[in-house]
Amino acid sequence: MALKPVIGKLVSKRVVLASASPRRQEILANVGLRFEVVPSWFKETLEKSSFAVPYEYAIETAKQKALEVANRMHLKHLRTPDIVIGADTIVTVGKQILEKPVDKQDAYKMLSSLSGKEHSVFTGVAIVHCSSKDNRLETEVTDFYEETKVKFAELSEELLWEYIHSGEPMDKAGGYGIQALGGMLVEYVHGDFLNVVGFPLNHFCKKLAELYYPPLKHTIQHVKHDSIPSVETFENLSDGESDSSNPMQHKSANKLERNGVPLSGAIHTPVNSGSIQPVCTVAVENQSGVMEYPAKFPSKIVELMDGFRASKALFVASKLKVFDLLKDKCILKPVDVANKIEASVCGTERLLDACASLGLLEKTHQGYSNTDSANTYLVSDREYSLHGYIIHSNDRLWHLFTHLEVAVKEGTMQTHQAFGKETEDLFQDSSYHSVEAKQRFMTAMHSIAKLTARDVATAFDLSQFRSVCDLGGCTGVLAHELVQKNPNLNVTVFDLPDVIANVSCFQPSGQHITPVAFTAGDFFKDNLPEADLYILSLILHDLNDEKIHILLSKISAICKPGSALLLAEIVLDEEKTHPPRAVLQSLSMTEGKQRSGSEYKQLLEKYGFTNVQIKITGNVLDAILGFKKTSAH
Ligand SMILES: C[S@@+](CC[C@H](N)C(=O)[O-])C[C@H]1O[C@@H](n2cnc3c(N)ncnc32)[C@H](O)[C@@H]1O
Repeated sequence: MALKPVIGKLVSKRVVLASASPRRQEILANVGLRFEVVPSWFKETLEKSSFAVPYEYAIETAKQKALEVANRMHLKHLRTPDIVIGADTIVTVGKQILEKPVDKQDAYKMLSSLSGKEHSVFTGVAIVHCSSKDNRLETEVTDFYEETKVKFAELSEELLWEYIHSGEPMDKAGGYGIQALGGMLVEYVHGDFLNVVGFPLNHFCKKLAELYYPPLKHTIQHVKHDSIPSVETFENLSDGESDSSNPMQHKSANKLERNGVPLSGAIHTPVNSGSIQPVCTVAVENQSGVMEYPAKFPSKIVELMDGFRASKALFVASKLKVFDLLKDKCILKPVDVANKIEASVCGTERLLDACASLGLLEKTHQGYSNTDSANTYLVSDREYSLHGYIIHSNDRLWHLFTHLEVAVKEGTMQTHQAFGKETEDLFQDSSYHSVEAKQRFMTAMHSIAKLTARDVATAFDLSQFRSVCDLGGCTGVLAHELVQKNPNLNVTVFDLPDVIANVSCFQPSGQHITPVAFTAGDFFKDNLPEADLYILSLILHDLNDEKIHILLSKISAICKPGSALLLAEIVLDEEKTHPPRAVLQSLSMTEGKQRSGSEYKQLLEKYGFTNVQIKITGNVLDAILGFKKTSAH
């Protein structure tokens, strides 16, 4: 069986499924996985509103379920499993997250909200690898989610109650089971069916393959799969090309090829016949009678070539507030959008189509509307909106990057060339910068921080600290996240006077918000507020060695033994080629540089910080924590 080698990697391991769901057990048992079932005691009570998007809730719940079982087995049963698998399935309709109904009335409410509508089923999965070191449990978590869209037929009251009285809805997310009677309610399913049943097997196997079969780079041709590919092709899925949207690769057959040559010698036949042709590496005889294989389609390169068009389409649609117009399920025709944004109808229609092709808008015969992710991240007044950073990218970074060639040739930054007399330092030389430019920069920092602050704030246990000073903390997003997670902390944001003067409009409102203090000053020149934990988030990578020396010497001098410094930066791998976002950012940097984990460790140690710990969060920013040496060191 094709899946065996992937599943076979787990044969010698103690695998535990942290779920009582008989459906999940059946799905995994059916593919030959041998595992023990230890249902998790983790209560599904995470605060849903604290997650930006519903699948994050499902992933976090899956992770907590698996970690609870791993810990319990390690501590109570003194048996450390090798792998614990956790999963959580939720149904979302509109903004509502539906889990299992508590009673028949609840089931009725859920099912009637699904009647006649399309909804999403998300399953979050966590694969926790466990080991025991000095009797301590060490875990490494890999997680992912899968989304399937399901549409229900219009359900009559009679049908609804008949189904509820069957008892089937009670232990199922969303109040139905698609594999049994509930299947009769369903008009269509887009995506992985097993995901709706409770476990996304295909995605799970791909993840296992990524974990256990390192990709063979550059040698294997990638093809897009419609359903579970043969196991060899699982090896290749981590390469970006397999995700290509190249239409030529759609719905192609899935046999392994090396250097464009089908290993089996077979010519591919499409799985789904249709007008789109698969990328068949068909040998062609040349004039000398030698079989030649045409070069494979360079989808990754083509994607990069076209990337600037996609970015600019996103920037312009954001700048013209297209996503604001289409928020909250508003559906508009091009002419209505054109009128509202005061643009030509033909230009607007092209822009809307471009956004639809990029997955930012949905297009139906009624008009255009936002996708879920546009509603969450592109509408300008949403909590996790990236609008501010997109405008910053359009108005500032884009211009800077048009001077990249000169920057590379001369080895200098091109801020002056791109922005005339302006200096790079927006807040230091007030006369060159408008209030608007400063506000734009703060909005950009604020929007990125909203997405990164939680991971930074929870990267380490900070309960030993009493006072924190976030140096260059801007609008205070990280500060608020810290007090929310550690209510006993006194947190001060220290930033330049022009920034502090403008922070009020960025502050969260509500009765239960613990206050954060804001202090104006220059961290190079002024005395720093006293604290037992200092934070530098997105500061060091922008500074040259001399400025870093001034700042870190100052922090080191004020830190008492036992106090600490927390850096939040993107940590490069040791070869400095990953993650690409950081490497590309270097191209537009002024005088600073991005660093690897060992470089940050060395830097902190040089200024008297020891026991340096690095946490790669998997989000945009990573965290590095070092403690001021005690005199014994
Ligand atoms: C790149 S932003 C990072 C903002 C925030 N820490 C974050 O992670 O989102 C740099 C911040 O450092 C502040 N800053 C720059 N020079 C400063 C100085 N000399 N003294 C205090 N703050 C400064 C800027 O005003 C800005 O808010």
